[in-house]
Amino acid sequence: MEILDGKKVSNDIKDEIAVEVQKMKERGEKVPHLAAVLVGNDGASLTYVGSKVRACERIGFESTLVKMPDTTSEIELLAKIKELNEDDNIDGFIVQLPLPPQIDEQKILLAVHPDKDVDGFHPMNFGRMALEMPAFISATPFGILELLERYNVETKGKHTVVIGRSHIVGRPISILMGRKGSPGNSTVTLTHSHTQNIEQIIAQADIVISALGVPNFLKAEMVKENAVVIDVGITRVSDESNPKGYRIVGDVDFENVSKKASFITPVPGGVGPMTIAMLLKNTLLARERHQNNK
Ligand SMILES: Nc1nc2c(c(=O)[nH]1)N[C@@H](CN(C=O)c1ccc(C(=O)N[C@@H](CCC(=O)O)C(=O)O)cc1)CN2
Repeated sequence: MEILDGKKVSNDIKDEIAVEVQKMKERGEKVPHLAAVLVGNDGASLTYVGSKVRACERIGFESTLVKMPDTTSEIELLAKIKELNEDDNIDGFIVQLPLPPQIDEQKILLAVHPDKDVDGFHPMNFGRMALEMPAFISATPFGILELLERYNVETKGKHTVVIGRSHIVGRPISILMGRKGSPGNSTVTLTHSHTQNIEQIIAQADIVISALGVPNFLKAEMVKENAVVIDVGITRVSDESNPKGYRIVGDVDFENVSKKASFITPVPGGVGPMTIAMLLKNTLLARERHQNNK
């Protein structure tokens, strides 16, 4: 069994991007600038945007963190998005999810200009991705592809079973794994809460991608011998013995599933850190596109 080490690979990617940024500086070009909008005080979201801003500092990107109160109205957030769309200094921006209940997420994602949509959530980018056209691919699925590629995991002709159909992970990764090229060319089954005989389907999978958010859902007896197991779950469970007061638990019973798997991602340290690295990669791409369109 080999661990797909997202922490290590994400650090490698950040180092590679830092080299590109250095070259941009030497050519006298403007460095990439990422903005992140955080509405409210959700603890996990604060951690993630904090990591995004620190990662920008580390690799030499400029960054702007826009914090808005949890009472922010949809109109106020749309006005901020308009401002960021029109700000030539900003190459790409994200609106951290989830949003407070008074804000319609779909309206917000539609308002982000597709050229600045480094999260790849706008239907224009999602559609282009599905049609195998150049697009911003959302960071978590993009990170899964990158991990599979860097560890030379064969996906061609394999049966991939995706568990969970969220717009951020399950649905896009199910499309990406079935696209032409490598990683891809696999036969995909997208399962969800209404899927019948889900255990029989998972048992047939060469590659299982679990994006359910249910701790320890995937047990050893459910997976085929030598399956590739990708765990996208990141649930916080309270833990008094941990200084943070919680620990992160994945969808996969790692201790037992790892004994059967050929490759497996750990949690923490698997897909999560890749999300940040691929967001930075998308921001670099956005900068390069803006530079070339001048
Ligand atoms: N606008 C967006 N919102 C959200 C996204 C996103 O891609 N764009 N994804 C998730 C949250 N997320 C990034 O925003 C994210 C999740 C997890 C990690 C990560 O590194 N996890 C670590 C554990 C970190 C911890 O201690 O909590 C790991 O798995 O090792 C990074 C980013 C939802 N919202």
